[in-house]
Amino acid sequence: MSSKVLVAYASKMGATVGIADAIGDELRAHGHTVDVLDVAQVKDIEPYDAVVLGSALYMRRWRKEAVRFLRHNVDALRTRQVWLFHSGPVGPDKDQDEAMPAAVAHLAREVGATPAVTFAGSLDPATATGFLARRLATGNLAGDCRDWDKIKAWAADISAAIEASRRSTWHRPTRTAGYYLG
Ligand SMILES: Cc1cc2nc3c(=O)[nH]c(=O)nc-3n(C[C@H](O)[C@H](O)[C@H](O)COP(=O)(O)O)c2cc1C
Repeated sequence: MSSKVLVAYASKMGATVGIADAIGDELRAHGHTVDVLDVAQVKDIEPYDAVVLGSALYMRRWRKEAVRFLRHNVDALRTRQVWLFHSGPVGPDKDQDEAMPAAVAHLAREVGATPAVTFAGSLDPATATGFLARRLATGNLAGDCRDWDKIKAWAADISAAIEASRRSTWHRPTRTAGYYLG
């Protein structure tokens, strides 16, 4: 049976959108029904069984719309499986794990999510916006470091976790059955 999964992203220059799309494609390939949405466009998470949320990192922070989404949906997220990722490192440090910003770490604990996984990002001179980004995109940080195999493997793990949780729910005896059995 397929689960309905929301993959929500917060991106400034597009790299995180590509990561979210790849996660969505992999989950669909495993039979899930998936919406991949800009987090700012998400109105309601009630229809979803599980949520994947990712943000680009800027100056070690998440985009504010992603933090706002976590904060506004703490209660609903607590009753769902939630996975977090951030996209950032480029250039020589592309394989380095980034710590979650303190506010995000606090909210992740509130909703019962494991720490965010780090995916390498992309800094493209063609799409860099803002003085600093354009400047950085001319140096050794420029380039697309996104690791599609790592991203797909993570999405496949998410699919396995969703399926495992569904199986354990099916096999749990219901209270009604217990009453009948005395
Ligand atoms: C001004 C600026 C600041 C950045 N700060 C960080 C950072 O603190 N940590 C990090 O891992 N990556 C950082 N990056 C790299 C971006 O996170 C990376 O390019 C990311 O893939 C951008 O995602 P987006 O295209 O979805 O906005 C920074 C990039 C720029 C231009």
